[in-house]
Amino acid sequence: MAIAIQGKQVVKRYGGAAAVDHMDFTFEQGKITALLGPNGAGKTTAISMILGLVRPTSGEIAVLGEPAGTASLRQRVGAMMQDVKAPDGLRVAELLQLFRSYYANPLSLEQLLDIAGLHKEAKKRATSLSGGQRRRLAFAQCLAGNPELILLDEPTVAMDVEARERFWDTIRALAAKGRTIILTTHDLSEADAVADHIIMMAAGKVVAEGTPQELKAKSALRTITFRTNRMVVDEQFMSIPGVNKVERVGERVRLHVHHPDHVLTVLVQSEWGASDIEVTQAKLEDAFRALTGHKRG
Ligand SMILES: Nc1ncnc2c1ncn2[C@@H]1O[C@H](COP(=O)(O)OP(=O)(O)OP(=O)(O)O)[C@@H](O)[C@H]1O
Repeated sequence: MAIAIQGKQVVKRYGGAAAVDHMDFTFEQGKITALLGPNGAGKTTAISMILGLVRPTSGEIAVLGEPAGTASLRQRVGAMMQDVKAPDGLRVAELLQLFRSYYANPLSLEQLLDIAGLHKEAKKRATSLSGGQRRRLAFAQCLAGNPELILLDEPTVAMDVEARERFWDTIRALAAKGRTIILTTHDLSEADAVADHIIMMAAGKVVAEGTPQELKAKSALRTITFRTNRMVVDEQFMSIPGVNKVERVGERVRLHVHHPDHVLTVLVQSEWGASDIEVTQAKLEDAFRALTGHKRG
């Protein structure tokens, strides 16, 4: 495995509070890694330090074999941060040409307009684009220098379904060509679908990492949904070892369980007449909640 980024004992303090707290991290080359965590977990701070926009209070970060933030790295790295404002007055094509001019080996204007899906808007002022179009333009700006490493902070916010699909197709194609992709998102189903590797953060630390499959297995949560032919109160279900939540879904009961085999045995042997039984695997969201103690990304 080739390592694109390595951080050792990285700390960033703002005043007394640590936004990133003794974090060790490794990002593999050619992989799509999603950084997940609740608001304030330290994701943007971690990305900003990798980019050299923010200096760590202590610790070390090596990016593509160089210390983070060197001038030569800027030629090799592309970033799409949150809330990027387009400069006043410039048209879409002019802005992309300006970004191309910063790099030794840029992609062509045609390629960038293709990536953004903004051929028709090439002559429009960048400030007149819609929110989703501006995100697509920011993505093309990020790829202007044909970067080896691509960092994306909540890239798909404001993109419609079609733009998202196109975006992920481009990202997958870039990873297939050996580019390293790091992104943050609050859309856990999206992270589940596209990431090769997930790092979950909470309070400035890594709380879990692995493939989406590994993380879902780690939380070991399943749901069992069924009908009963008699009235059974929640307390009776809660008394089964391994059940940690009871929900009612219309006329059906849904149990959130840790040991489905055991719970199923109890259900089937009970006198409750459980039927129409359905067992589903945990979603990444369940793993996220179990591992970070928060409800949403
Ligand atoms: N420039 C700053 N000055 C002071 N505190 C900051 C600064 N930037 C971030 N913080 C604090 O550091 C912590 C981590 O913030 P950060 O933006 O990295 O979190 P995040 O995981 O990206 O959150 P979100 O999901 O909301 O984008 C927060 O408590 C935030 O208030």
